[in-house]
Amino acid sequence: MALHLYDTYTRSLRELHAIEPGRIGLYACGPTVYDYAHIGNLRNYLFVDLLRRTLEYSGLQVKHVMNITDVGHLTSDQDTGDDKMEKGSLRTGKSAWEIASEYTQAFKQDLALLNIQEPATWCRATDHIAGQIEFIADLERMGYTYRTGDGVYFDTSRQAGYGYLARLDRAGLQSGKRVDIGEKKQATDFALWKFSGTVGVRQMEWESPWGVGFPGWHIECSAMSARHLGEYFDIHCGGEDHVPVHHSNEIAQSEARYGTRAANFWLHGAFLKSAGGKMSKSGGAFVRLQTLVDRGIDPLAYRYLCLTTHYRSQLNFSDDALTSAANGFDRMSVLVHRLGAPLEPDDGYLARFQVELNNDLNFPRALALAWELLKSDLPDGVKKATVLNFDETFGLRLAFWQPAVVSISPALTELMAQRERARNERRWLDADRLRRQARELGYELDDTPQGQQTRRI
Ligand SMILES: Nc1ncnc2c1ncn2[C@@H]1O[C@H](COP(=O)(O)OP(=O)(O)OP(=O)(O)O)[C@@H](O)[C@H]1O
Ligand SMILES: [Zn+2]
Repeated sequence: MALHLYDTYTRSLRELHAIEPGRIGLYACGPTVYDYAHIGNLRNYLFVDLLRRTLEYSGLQVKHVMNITDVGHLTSDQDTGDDKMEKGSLRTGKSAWEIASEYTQAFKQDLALLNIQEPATWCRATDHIAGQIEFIADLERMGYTYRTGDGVYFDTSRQAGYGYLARLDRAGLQSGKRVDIGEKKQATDFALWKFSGTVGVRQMEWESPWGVGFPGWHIECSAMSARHLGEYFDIHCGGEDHVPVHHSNEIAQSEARYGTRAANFWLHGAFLKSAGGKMSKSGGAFVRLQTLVDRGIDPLAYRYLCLTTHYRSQLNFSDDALTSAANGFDRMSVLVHRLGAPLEPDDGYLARFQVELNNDLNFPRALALAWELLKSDLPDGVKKATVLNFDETFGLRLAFWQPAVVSISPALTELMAQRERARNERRWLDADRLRRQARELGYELDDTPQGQQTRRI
């Protein structure tokens, strides 16, 4: 079976045929840089990375484009509420431009820690304002827009197929509407351009044919994907929350302007959930990658955890799940390390591996296959070459693992220093308490003639 991917648009598993033979244009909706990313956001980019690695592993050349949303993403999908960037600026006391730059850097660091390959092209919404204005002007010329007191809106009643991606019940939405839609004609209509005056003093605003203001979030992605990948490209990705609004609206814009649904395939990654539901910045549980690093967890253990669940299934995040992934990752790294020098990979395993990837990126099964391989009777050098081949897509850096490399977080280092002092001062109760705290971080502290040694639990 050739590479098949689940396309949300058709709700089916379809064989991927590159529009231009051998090349794939891939657009992934990027982060809104008003805060740090949480590990739920990062799960989405891990999914995109696994997709890209699979495409490249299958011999395709990928042009990977990711945007940075640094303006226009409002707190409500109804086009009301604040711009998340302006709100982030208030929260931090820094300018919207400063936080955009800082959180973009932090995001890129997270990607690096997770061994996620950077896109070939990064594009910032604020660098593409002219293209967005042109897009809106075209939509206006074609009769798809109307103005209200607070902006220019897309008139979804102009498209019979609006919302097909989400199989939206438009009539139901309209008649059952409880939300105040203000001056919008339909609940599903969405802002293309918002006027500054209606939302107080803004830091990010531009002149336009309709007045000073800023673009809507959906037009950003349509304008940037078309600019960098063309009017119709191969794959568009995002999180599952993008289906009913953001991506439905991107498709509406592209259909209106170009007569295409923007991308041949629409792929969506499922949520990471925590005890309280979807992990989110506004919700209670907001776990950053740095939070894990501070607990002494290798970021690649989180990558391993994400490999254990298919990208279209929700993943429940818990300490237990993370610990068992960290153990699995450790065991695999050690085993692979001990295999010595690689020989030639085993063709049978390579073929079975490709079957799993081709089946809509079935990484949980591909990982299980790696374990089967490691436990098999094949010669060590063959196992090593085969598993390192698999790791081109896993991205676990198995070839680089070294026993000496135990990354000790600042929190653990501080705890060990305190315990060293407590022991020197013969405060045994304190020393025991600090050892218990180290266990909570996932480490056992052993007292040896050379001093304290750490060991993962
Ligand atoms: N809990 C989650 N699990 C997986 N993906 C998520 C989760 N929350 C958001 N995403 C995805 O992360 C990507 C980046 O989203 P963005 O930076 O705009 O954050 P967001 O959607 O505002 O997050 P939040 O809802 O937490 O505020 C999007 O593709 C979004 O679908
Ligand atoms: Zn987008």
